[in-house]
Amino acid sequence: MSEAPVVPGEAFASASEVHDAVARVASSAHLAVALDFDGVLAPLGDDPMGVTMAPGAAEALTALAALPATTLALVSGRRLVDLVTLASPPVGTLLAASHGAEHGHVEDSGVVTDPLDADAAESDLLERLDEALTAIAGDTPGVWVERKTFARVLHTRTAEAPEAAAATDRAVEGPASWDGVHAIVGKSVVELAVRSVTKADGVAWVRESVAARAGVEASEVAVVFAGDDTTDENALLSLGVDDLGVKVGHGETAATLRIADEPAVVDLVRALIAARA
Ligand SMILES: O=P(O)(O)OC[C@H]1O[C@H](O[C@H]2O[C@H](CO)[C@@H](O)[C@H](O)[C@H]2O)[C@H](O)[C@@H](O)[C@@H]1O
Repeated sequence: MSEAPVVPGEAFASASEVHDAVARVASSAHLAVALDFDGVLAPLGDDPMGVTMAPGAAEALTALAALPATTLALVSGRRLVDLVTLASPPVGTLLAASHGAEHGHVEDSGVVTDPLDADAAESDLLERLDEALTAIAGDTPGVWVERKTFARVLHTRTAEAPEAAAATDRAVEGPASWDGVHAIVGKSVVELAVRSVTKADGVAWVRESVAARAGVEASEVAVVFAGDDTTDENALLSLGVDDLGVKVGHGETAATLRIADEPAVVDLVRALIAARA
């Protein structure tokens, strides 16, 4: 299932390249379309709970989720509860939140989650991370700490650039290096997690869930995954030759297709619907 990483140029795919890539993967008998949230479905903003999905995204996701043998999944670094609040995912959606540490799905009756809490050792480590990151935030205007189930996140988006860089360095050189801490530096965030879970785990769970429901082998499920940040590269690296990895925006990537932004993601989903219908 491993695909050699490629580093495409920074040029975005042409319409015909997108069409060909979509046509190839859409011919699979079982398809999972796994999408990151921030920077893919919703443009980035200063307030994480103040963002909204791109125009047309909700309608496109609903139409995709209604297709036969086609499963929509959201694979996000967000807490599951926040992801559900912001995305209002349609019935049938699989949810891999906290990078894949939290699982859920949407039924007619609502969202079903597999409730998970940090254990005692993880809670202790989260408390120490909280103290360390709160101290950094307290010294730096515009820097604040987000509290998630298995992580603490230092947000620097609203700080001046030199202060944001200094706060990031302090977090990386300090608590990020502690035993048991798994650090991810993303877009204006330093995420310090107490569980070693990446979006590759989230995508693997999606593939296995779709296969189990369809009664087929996981290898028979093709996956489209789209992401915009460094945290998405583990998932892109985990894809196989029958899958499709999509990079949204600029930056080094293992994806085989690069598109510009959130409206281009909506167009990609519409193209998948057309090819699958
Ligand atoms: O995996 P994702 O769905 O892309 O989530 C990754 C992180 O998203 C959030 O932070 C990012 O979006 C914020 C709102 O636009 C922005 O202010 C921040 O700078 C971005 O890094 C979220 O707050 C994090 O917990 C997620 O891990």
